[in-house]
Amino acid sequence: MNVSEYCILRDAYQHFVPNLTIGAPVIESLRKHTKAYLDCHLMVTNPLDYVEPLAKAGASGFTFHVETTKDNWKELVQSIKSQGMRAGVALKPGTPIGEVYPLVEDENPVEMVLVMTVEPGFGGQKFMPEMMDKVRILRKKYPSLDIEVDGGLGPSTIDVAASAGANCIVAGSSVFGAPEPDQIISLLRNSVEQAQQTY
Ligand SMILES: O=C(CO)[C@@H](O)[C@H](O)COP(=O)(O)O
Repeated sequence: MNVSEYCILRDAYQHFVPNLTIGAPVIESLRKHTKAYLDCHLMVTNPLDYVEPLAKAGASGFTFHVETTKDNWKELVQSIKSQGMRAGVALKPGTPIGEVYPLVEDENPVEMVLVMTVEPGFGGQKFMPEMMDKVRILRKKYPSLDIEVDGGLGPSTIDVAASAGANCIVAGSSVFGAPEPDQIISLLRNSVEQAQQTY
């Protein structure tokens, strides 16, 4: 994925994590004003229920948690793609990386893996550098896979994430808390683009 075309939209519902943020109506409203890639991370226990509403609302990517889909992920991935969205799978810090291999190696694979670098649920948490082992393993195993990181990303943590192999960056506090958000976005983007030349 070309990072310059990439835009993030976080999407959490009140199941898998305790707080509630953005739902399909917000995506529908945004879609009227942008052609940007709207990347939706479903922190829910029942992701299949949200595929159709999010697709209709104009979501571009649909990322579910591997911890919620022990036996129905094939049906879920099929449903996401058939509704015209890209499929991604996320994993919490305590979940072993091997849990996502079957989803990446399937004949109908997910197109992105989201490595959580904080416990999902809240912005403003501290980046967990030990999660970079997961990113390095994924990048080595799957050179062209989109690998996303989420949690505590900003100027002080981007280089370690980018050099480990992350190419999709979720950044909340560092961007929205900055006096000049566009400068932070450029810094994050430049770090990823430079690191991409090394792998
Ligand atoms: O949603 C979560 C965790 O579930 C956050 O990680 C945000 O998506 C990013 O926020 P910052 O960590 O950048 O403040």
